[in-house]
Amino acid sequence: MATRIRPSSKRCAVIGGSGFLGRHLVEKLLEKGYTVTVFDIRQSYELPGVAFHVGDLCDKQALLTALQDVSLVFHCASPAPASDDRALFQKVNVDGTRIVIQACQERGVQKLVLTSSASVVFEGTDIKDGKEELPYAKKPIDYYTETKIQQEKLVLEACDKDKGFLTVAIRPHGIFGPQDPQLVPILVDTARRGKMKFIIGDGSNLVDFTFVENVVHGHILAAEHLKPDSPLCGKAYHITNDEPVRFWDFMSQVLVGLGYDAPRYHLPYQLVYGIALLLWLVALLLRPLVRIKPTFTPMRVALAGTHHYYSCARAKEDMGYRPPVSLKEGITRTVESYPHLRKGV
Ligand SMILES: NC(=O)C1=CN([C@@H]2O[C@H](COP(=O)(O)OP(=O)(O)OC[C@H]3O[C@@H](n4cnc5c(N)ncnc54)[C@H](O)[C@@H]3O)[C@@H](O)[C@H]2O)C=CC1
Ligand SMILES: CC(C)=CCC[C@@H](C)[C@H]1CC[C@H]2C3=C(CC[C@]12C)[C@@]1(C)CCC(=O)C[C@@H]1CC3
Repeated sequence: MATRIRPSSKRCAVIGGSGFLGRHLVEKLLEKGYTVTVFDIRQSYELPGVAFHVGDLCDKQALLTALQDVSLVFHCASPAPASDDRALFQKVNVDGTRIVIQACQERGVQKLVLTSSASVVFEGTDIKDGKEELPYAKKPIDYYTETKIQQEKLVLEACDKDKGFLTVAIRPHGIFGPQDPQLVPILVDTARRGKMKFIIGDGSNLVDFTFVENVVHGHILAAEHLKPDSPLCGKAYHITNDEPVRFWDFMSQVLVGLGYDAPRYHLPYQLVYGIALLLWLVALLLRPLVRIKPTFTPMRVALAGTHHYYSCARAKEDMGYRPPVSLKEGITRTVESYPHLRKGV
């Protein structure tokens, strides 16, 4: 009788593996002896031993080809939040994730680890030491977050021990580190345009910024602890640096590290939020004629002026998570990785 040979548990695929988090994840997986396939709409680098499949995750056939003999899938693909394209978020994060789940099931993949986001519970008001039990945001702060909620629900609901298909979601927050195309570049661009002089609110709001290697560590731990009898099945986990920091202290440390001045003057939060809302409405009304991308969106102002930090106690308890890299070390390594963004260069 022919027996079906299960693919090795060290054969994995990273969907979105050409991105910032994806690439760090691929490098660590290789270091740990995994065989890695990358599936992405673009190929942003080459690495010996990594098979690249360039394709759209909405294309089931392309996914089925890439997932042949794969037993573990990391899904960390998403359009960038800044794209603000509702139809694209719906197509990739929701419809596309349904296709990822189907393709995994058809290919006999045993484990699916989704990169979700801690923002799925954030509504623009303070969250202090937020636990995973917090309800999903009823009024998500943007379309990106709205579709990340639907995506997470789809993946967690697909967990089926009887069918041997296990799923888990990792919720990182404020990922930073070398090669990040968003956080440091946005910050430096804002500073170079002379707009980083102001602190929104009193500057005491605490947030999580999480070093990318810690986020990677959380993903791999989750994959390795995801077993039919483990508590991880169908659950979401916050992965943070476990060191909440004042949003404006973090910004200042990165800016000063790169030779720019730290912001000094305070502006009332409600005033800035109101202006950002007005600008957003104007941009929306003018969209048929001209596409304006304001720096100060309501979402960014909310992120910059409120508390939003999360407890990672559940990840500590269920998978022995501890952040390997401290915030101080993470900031130093990040600043050193951007010599071209230093002031005057
Ligand atoms: N960067 C952050 O601070 C946070 C990120 N996340 C999540 O982490 C994940 C990774 O984020 P980053 O690495 O920062 O983003 P990124 O933009 O650097 O990487 C995303 C990758 O997905 C790929 N992709 C997009 N659409 C695709 C499609 N239709 N088919 C195949 N590939 C596609 C992109 O080409 C890109 O390489 C995302 O799911 C994001 O929602 C969650 C919380 C915080
Ligand atoms: C903790 C967390 C979820 C961070 C997310 C990363 C980005 C949303 C931030 C990275 C750079 C930030 C930034 C601002 C808002 C939030 C970010 C885009 C401002 C636009 C806030 C208002 C300012 O004064 C300028 C800031 C530039 C950097």
